Formats: sequence, structure tokens, C-alpha cells
Amino acid sequence: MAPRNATAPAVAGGAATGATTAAPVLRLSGVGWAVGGATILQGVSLDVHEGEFLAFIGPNGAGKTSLFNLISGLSPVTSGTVELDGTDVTAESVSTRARRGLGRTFQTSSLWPGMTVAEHIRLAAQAATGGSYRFWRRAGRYSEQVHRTLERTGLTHRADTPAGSLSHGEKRKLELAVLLVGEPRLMLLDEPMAGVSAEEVPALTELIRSLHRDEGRTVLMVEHHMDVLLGLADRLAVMHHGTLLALDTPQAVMADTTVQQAYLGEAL
Ligand SMILES: Nc1ncnc2c1ncn2[C@@H]1O[C@H](COP(=O)(O)OP(=O)(O)OP(=O)(O)O)[C@@H](O)[C@H]1O
Repeated sequence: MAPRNATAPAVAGGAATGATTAAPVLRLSGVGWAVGGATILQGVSLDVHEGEFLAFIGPNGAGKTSLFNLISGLSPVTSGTVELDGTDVTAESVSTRARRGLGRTFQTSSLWPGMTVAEHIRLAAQAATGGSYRFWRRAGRYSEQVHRTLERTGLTHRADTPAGSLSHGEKRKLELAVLLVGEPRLMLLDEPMAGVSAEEVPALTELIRSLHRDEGRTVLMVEHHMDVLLGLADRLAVMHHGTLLALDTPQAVMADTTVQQAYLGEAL
């Protein structure tokens, strides 16, 4: 059975105005993934519209990260199709999808501990423009972009700090900074609050909110912190045993008895 509102545009926040007429930024049609004889994901269908913030929740092992892998092209779908802006990208590589405006972060840190914050951003800027990785040469060429990205992410005061010396929250900000250099229109954030201290959660939440609300980016986010999601998400997608159990406004999802049963008493 299809979850409720699987294709309804969200207009509860963000820049989703006019979303009903344009092709969805992302459309999943019957997406599934089987690997090693196990079916990890099955029949996932949903539309995400420009400027929407869609959050994925679900118990551990429900398939949230696996779905992000299929959307970003890291894993090949074994059934169904993935469309970006009305184009079927099911067979396209990660880099081709990135050129179409899709960017993602990962649950685990992907930073180089010995490289400074500014160097990470400069290298990302160089890679985004197809430059070589010999970034010690002509580094000044990217200084304006580095400066701007540091400001946007509140990391200016940490520009010369090696990534390994940053707090967890700052590391997450740097991962977002690296992602932002490519100016993705559709951002997939996989548990951005993982490992972040309670004191740092509000600032990181605010940064993500501004990327969505102020810059109009479409955001898909896996997150276990419901208090964070309730302030950000237009809709919640509930994953359970590799299927999409529900897709609706946060209020409707929280009140859904099927969802509550799926969590078997786990606090939502
Ligand atoms: N490459 C793989 N080969 C076999 N099984 C896999 C593979 N990748 C993931 N799985 C399995 O798929 C299921 C879904 O995993 P996934 O990481 O997508 O869940 P999740 O909802 O993101 O969980 P969590 O909230 O703990 O991060 C799990 O049972 C996992 O063990």
C-alpha cells in the first residue's frame, strides 16, 4: 500500500511556492535494492519539490542510508527509477548526479585530520571547477570563495585549524562547507547531528535552516533527533523494514498509530 501523501507537494515552509506545476526535484518510483540475496529496500515512491525539507526517520536498519545511497548513485537500484528534475538518472553515476545539483554528506566524517578548515574548502572549490589537486599552487585563485564559505558556515575563526582539532559540531559544519562549495540545489544530509554535543546542536540546526529557508535549497535529511526535525521539516518520511511506511506532515506522522506501532514504543 502506498503511504499517504507520497506525491503531495509540501508548502508548509521553505520556498515551495508554485511547486505543483514544476517537475519534482526528485522522484522515486518503486525504488528497490537487493544485495547478496537480501532485499534491503522495496517499492519506495515519493516526490520531493523545489524548496522542500523532507526528513527521514525510522528504526536502526530501516534503510534510510541505503535509500540515500540509491538517490545519490552510490548504490545501483535493482528495481524502479530515480528522476532528478524530470530526467531519469537511474543509470547515471554519482558525479553526473552531482553535476545536476545533488550533493550529500555522510554519517561518518569524511575529513582529513591534518588539513586545515580553509584547505578543505579550497580543495573542494578546486575540485568543483575541475581543477587539479595540486592546491599549493595558485591557491589565491579560490580565496574569495573560501572566505565566503567560511562566513556562511560560521567557521571564519577556525580557518587555520586542522580538521582533527575541531569539535564534532565544527566538523559537521566543515562537511557542510565542503558540500556548499559545489552549490547543490538538492542536499542529502545523513545524520548531521551524529556525535554533536547538545550545546552545539542549536547552531548546527540554525545553519541547516538557513541553507533551506534563506538560500532556498531542497533538503533531505536523515536524523534521529525529533526535536531538531520538528523545527525544520515540511514532511516526515518514515522508513520501516526497507519500505516507506508513512509520508506526511510531522504532526500527522506523530499521530499515526501505524507509525507508533512500528517503533514499538520507542519515543518519536
Ligand atoms: N552493502 C550491504 N550489503 C548487505 N546488507 C546491507 C548493506 N548495506 C546495508 N545493509 C543492510 O541494510 C539494512 C539497512 O541499512 P541502513 O544503513 O540503510 O539502515 P538505516 O535506516 O540507515 O540505519 P541507521 O539508522 O542505523 O543508520 C541493514 O540491515 C543493513 O545491515
